[in-house]
Amino acid sequence: MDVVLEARNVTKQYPQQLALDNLNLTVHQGDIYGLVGRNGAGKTTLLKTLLQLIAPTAGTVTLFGEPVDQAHIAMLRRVGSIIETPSAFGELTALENMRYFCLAQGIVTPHAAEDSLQFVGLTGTGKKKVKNFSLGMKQKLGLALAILKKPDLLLLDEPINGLDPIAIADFRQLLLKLNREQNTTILISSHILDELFHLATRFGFIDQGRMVRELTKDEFVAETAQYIRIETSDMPALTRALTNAQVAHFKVVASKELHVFDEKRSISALNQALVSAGVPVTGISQEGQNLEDYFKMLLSDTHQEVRQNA
Ligand SMILES: Nc1ncnc2c1ncn2[C@@H]1O[C@H](COP(=O)(O)OP(=O)(O)OP(=O)(O)O)[C@@H](O)[C@H]1O
Repeated sequence: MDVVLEARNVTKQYPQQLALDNLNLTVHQGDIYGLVGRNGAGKTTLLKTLLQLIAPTAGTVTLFGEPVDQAHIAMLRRVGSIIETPSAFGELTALENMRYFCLAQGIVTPHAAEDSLQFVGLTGTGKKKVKNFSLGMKQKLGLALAILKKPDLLLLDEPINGLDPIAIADFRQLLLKLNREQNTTILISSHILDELFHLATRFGFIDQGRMVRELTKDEFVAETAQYIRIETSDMPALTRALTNAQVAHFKVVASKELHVFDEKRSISALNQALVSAGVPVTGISQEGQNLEDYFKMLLSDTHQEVRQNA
């Protein structure tokens, strides 16, 4: 799969603060890449660096296979972004803003302003000035502005921060539509993993300016999967009973240990079914991690590593 965006050993040293520390990141064509990190982890600094809004102290950024430097700044035309708050003018309406930015960016495609507004569902706002928009509407307008140029890559810094659950779901649907219908590759940051989980196809976890872990959604699901762990002295009887009970997904992991991956089974119902079938169950427990626990586990691992290296 083509690599659209790559950061290699990117470091950003502010006078008092190491904001990015030898950070690596790879975004492939078609990804929705979820960049997850706590407040102050370095997400905004990274996105600004990727967009050449600030210069890294060291390291390289490659966009569409070419190094991003002054000579290749034209490549940034293929990138749309929302960094911090969207840049719309409060005294103008949504359409006036869109037309202004079309002029400013030299976009002459007929109906580009109207089409982008329609895409995000903001056509009915008429004479309402942007300063009177809800946060959800402002974020949608920010997205409409970011996609005006029909970018191949979209970088979004915490765009769902502060939105209510319905506005978050709405925004998520828009991003999925962009990704599926227009094949836009998206990098989106958040400090709330739950918000990105249903959207992203790939994840990067950042902490203290370092990339702690990059993994695909499938790898992530496998690592955090919930399962029921069963111990028995009679494995053939256990597998027979599970098959009879139409439990489709289970895995024998040791001679006396088996894992059941089936979200619909409660541990007590399963235990009762096994006991009724005469299976000698010597232990049964719910295992696996929720998303935030997984995130905390990654962070505590890095903190330990940092302490060991100190
Ligand atoms: N211009 C700057 N000068 C000095 N330090 C800075 C500057 N910008 C960011 N920092 C510091 O760099 C670190 C990373 O900040 P950054 O804003 O990138 O984090 P973040 O993950 O986006 O956080 P948040 O979720 O709170 O927006 C922080 O410690 C911050 O204080």
